[in-house]
Amino acid sequence: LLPILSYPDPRLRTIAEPIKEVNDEIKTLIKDMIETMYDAQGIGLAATQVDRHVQLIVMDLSEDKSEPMVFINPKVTPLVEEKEPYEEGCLSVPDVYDKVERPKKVRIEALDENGESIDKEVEGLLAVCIQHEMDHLNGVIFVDYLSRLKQTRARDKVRKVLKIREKQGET
Ligand SMILES: O=C(O)C[C@@H](Cc1ccccc1)[C@H](O)SCc1ccccc1
Ligand SMILES: [Zn+2]
Repeated sequence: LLPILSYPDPRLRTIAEPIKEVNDEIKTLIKDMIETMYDAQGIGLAATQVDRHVQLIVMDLSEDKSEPMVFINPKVTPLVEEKEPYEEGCLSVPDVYDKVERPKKVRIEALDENGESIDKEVEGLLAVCIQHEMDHLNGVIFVDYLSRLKQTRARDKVRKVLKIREKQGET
């Protein structure tokens, strides 16, 4: 399992580099990220969150964690002006949930783990999640869209959750 960086860790603000070659190191990272995402009960995970600054996202929206998706060097383009609110969470900002508005329908262009091209138009949770993950690769966290007050509360909340997890770790 890979450790997930917690807000407001400055490393989460790093801009990820494009992946030049899907070599064994990247293939191992993909496997480790998928395992880490499942363990953390996430439906998406960006490499930035595990302190690896390459343009790589893994996602799995299936109920039984059986359909992992891999996006390498992804490009996301809004297809409509219309935005839709969604109650977002983030594995890097534990126990914080709040509404974020994002374009309802987007186009995803990327490579998959075999270097094959992906080019599809998505909406719904898939569109929300890919935009949330793309933000991570650009050093953006969903709390950045919230008020200053909510950002302060988020920082305090994460500090508390991490203390409790430390204690649990000790027992
Ligand atoms: O931290 C991450 O990037 C994983 C995110 C992905 C996500 C954020 C907002 C909306 C959808 C997905 C979540 O922590 S995964 C946990 C989760 C599961 C179902 C619905 C919302 C959030
Ligand atoms: Zn996140």
